[in-house]
Formats: sequence, C-alpha cells, structure tokens
Amino acid sequence: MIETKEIKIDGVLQSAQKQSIDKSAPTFVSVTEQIEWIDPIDFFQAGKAIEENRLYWSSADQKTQFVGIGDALLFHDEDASYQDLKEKWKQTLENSWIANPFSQYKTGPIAFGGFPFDAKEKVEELWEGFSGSQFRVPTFLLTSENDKSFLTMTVYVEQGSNVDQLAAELITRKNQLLHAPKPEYQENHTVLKHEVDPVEWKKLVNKATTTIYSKNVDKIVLARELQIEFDEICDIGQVLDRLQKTQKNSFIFAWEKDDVCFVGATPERLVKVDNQQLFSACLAGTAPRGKTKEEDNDFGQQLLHDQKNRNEHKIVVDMIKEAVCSFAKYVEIPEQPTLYPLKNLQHLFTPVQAELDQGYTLLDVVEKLHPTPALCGFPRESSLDFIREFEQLERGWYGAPIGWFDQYFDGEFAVAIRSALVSGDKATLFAGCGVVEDSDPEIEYQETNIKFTPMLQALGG
Ligand SMILES: C=C(O[C@@H]1C=C(C(=O)O)C=C[C@H]1O)C(=O)O
Repeated sequence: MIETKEIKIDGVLQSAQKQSIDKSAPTFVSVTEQIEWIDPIDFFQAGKAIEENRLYWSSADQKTQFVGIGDALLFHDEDASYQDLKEKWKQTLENSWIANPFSQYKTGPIAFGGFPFDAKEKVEELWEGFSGSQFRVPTFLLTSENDKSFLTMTVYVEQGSNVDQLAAELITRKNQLLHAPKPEYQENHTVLKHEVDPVEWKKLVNKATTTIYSKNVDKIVLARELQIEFDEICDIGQVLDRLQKTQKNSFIFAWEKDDVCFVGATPERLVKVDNQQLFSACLAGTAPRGKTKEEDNDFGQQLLHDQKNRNEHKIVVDMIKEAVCSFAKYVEIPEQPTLYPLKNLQHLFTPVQAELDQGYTLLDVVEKLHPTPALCGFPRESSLDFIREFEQLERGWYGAPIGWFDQYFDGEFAVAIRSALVSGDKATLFAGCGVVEDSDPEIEYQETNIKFTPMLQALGG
C-alpha cells in the first residue's frame, strides 16, 4: 500500500500505473480532495443522471453522511463469509495507491454493504439482486462531516490502461455530479397498501408462544411484511430527505442495485469500532410515544418497569455482553436500561463499550454478534430453526448487518430494521417483534404496525 498526499488525479493515476507495471497486477487507486460543501441528498439525486448504483448512509447523530455513486469494486459472496471478505479487503489494499491528506475525516477507500439475515435462506424473487453479502467501494464517495465535504474517487489502474482517458472520464463525471442543477424532489404517493396475511401472522405468534412454553426456547423474533404501490416510480431521494428530517437518533441508509433499493432508518447500532474502541447497543422492549408529555412519560415509565419487556431486553444484554467479552479485556455495561426515544416509539436501551483486543476487527465482532436475540431470539439455533420452518417471509437483508468499513477496518454496522425494499413503483416493508412466553398476538401485531410507521410515512403512505 502506498499512501501519499498528492491528489492531482492524472499524476496519481500515472504513478499507480507504474506500480501496476512493476507488480504485474492492477492497482486499486483512491484519491481524496476537499470540495465546496454540497448537500448529500442533492449529490445522491445527481447520481441518478449518470445511471450508476447509489448508496447513502447517515450516522445516528446525523454528523456524518456518506453518499456513494458507482461501483469501483464489488465484493459479492453467495456464502456471505465474513472472513473471506476480510481477506479480500486486505488483498485489495496490498496493491493500492491511496492519495488522501484528509484521512481523519472518514474518507479514502471505504466499503459499504450488507449481509443477509440468514445466509442459508433461499433467495427468491423479492431479494433476487441481493443474494449473499455484497460490499461496494463507490467510484465517487461524498463524505459530509462537520459541515465539510470531501470527495474520494476510486478506480482500478491496469498495466495497459489509458490513464489520460481514465482521468478525463473521471473529471467529466465528477463535474456532472458536482455541478448538476438543484434536483427536483418528486412527491411519492402510496395508492395501494396490502398487509400480508395478518391473521396467519397472529397464529404464528401463538405457535411461537406455545413452542416457548413447551421447549427450551426463551424468545423468538417474528417479522411480517407490508406491500405498497405508488402512483409513479418511487423517488428514493425524497424518501431519504423525509427520513433525515423526521427520524432522529436513527441511522439512515440506502443501498441501490440495478433500480432496486433497500432503504431504512434504523435506531439499532450493531457495532462501531474506532481505533479499537468498540461501541455496541442493546435495543429491545418497545412502547409507543404518548400524545402529551405526561402520557409519553407514563408510557416510558411503564416500559422501564414492565417485566415482560425487561426480560426480553435482558436476554439481548446477556448475549451481547458475552460475545463482546470474548474480544475485549474490559466491557462497560450499565446495570439498568434507559429509554431510547424515537419519533413513533420508544425502546429500552443499554449501551455497551469495550476496548477490542489487538488482532480482532469490526468484521469479527459483526460475525459473532449477528443475529442478536433482538432480531432472532434466544437460544440462537432454536429460534432460528423456528423462523426457518414457520415464518412465511423472505427476510433477505432485513434484520441483518448493514454498514461500512475503511482501510483500517474501522467503521460501523447497524441492524437493518425499519426498512423497505423499493423496486420501481412497489415497495415491501418489514417489521418484527420479540415474542416471549406471555406475548399477546394482538399486542405484538399492534407493535409491528407502529414499527412500519416511519417508513410508511417516508414513502408517502
Ligand atoms: C424486529 C424489530 O425490532 C426489534 C425488536 C424490538 C422489540 O421486540 O421490542 C425492539 C427493537 C428491535 O430490536 C423491527 O423493528 O423490525
């Protein structure tokens, strides 16, 4: 890996080509520059004009946004192996040329993507383009942080590449993206809404409670689907804009592939690693928000003292604690949960902090944590068996790790809930909830209805 501060694209490409010739192998090139501030969603919209896959990520504190356009590199692994991904990334970086004077700002070569909830699930029509795990390093990556904007361009340079032409093409497309006219946001309107078999779903909740009662299972998380149709092709930029404005304390994400886009606003951090500092979160146990301050406070206090929700939450805390302990010398977890307020509901929340032992990376932790009992149940194998056998829906990337990592394997993954798969004028929304011994199907059904709300509203429903 060569790292320089020289950022003139033609100079960098020429140097990289010399390296390709010396090593008889293509060089992975990444060049970062600071640019004038640009609105991330405008940049995302401008990406539509150059007809390349787009992606979007906003941290839950809304201080960092990433927008990616194009695929400089795609890791697609049907087996969704975490270790293979780690190895492929290391190999890619071995023969690379990284020109980045701004590496402290989450810039440079960064891979974005997701894993399936269950790598053994058969991929049917709905999730067709999203089989296995897929990670992409965008050709153009906008990093927006603390009111500063940076652009990282990434390409492969081969021994025989015409580097002058390559540089000229990159500059043309970059100018198209940066100087596009302010895009018009198209209003999305939902014209049809179809809940997939709510009666059957409630029966499934009953079946889960019976199984929990009679067998050695403590918790099973069950999901359901809501299908909608729009009067026109859905504008993802509009959806992101609404999510960004309404869903505080949430990671906002979009990962587009060939006109299909997985988009959502999830409150649930799986894990973040920054310079071996690890941050995870336990989020399970749900109540609605109140209409008045008093009612809201009452709902929150009831949730904090509700034994059913506290049990559901504790299962998640115990598992995450055990998993993180296997990678870290010390782990800090408060004794009692607090409330995590969202626009439409509130959750029980326990933060987790640790120092990751040398030799382990973000991807090792993601592999160990997923699926947590917040999305699968407990014990993992028995609840997964139940989901595989009885849940009537293809989870795909729903409920699975989605996120990013940089050249040092620093990065962040969230759990892809409160999400929808949008394809043209149709979308499928997903929501689930933890079922325990004393769960009531009607109450769980109502809880999933509230969990659909943020996406439904952002989609114009
Ligand atoms: C499964 C979902 O949410 C999860 C389940 C929760 C619960 O059962 O209380 C709370 C937060 C999430 O961990 C979802 O939103 O689809």
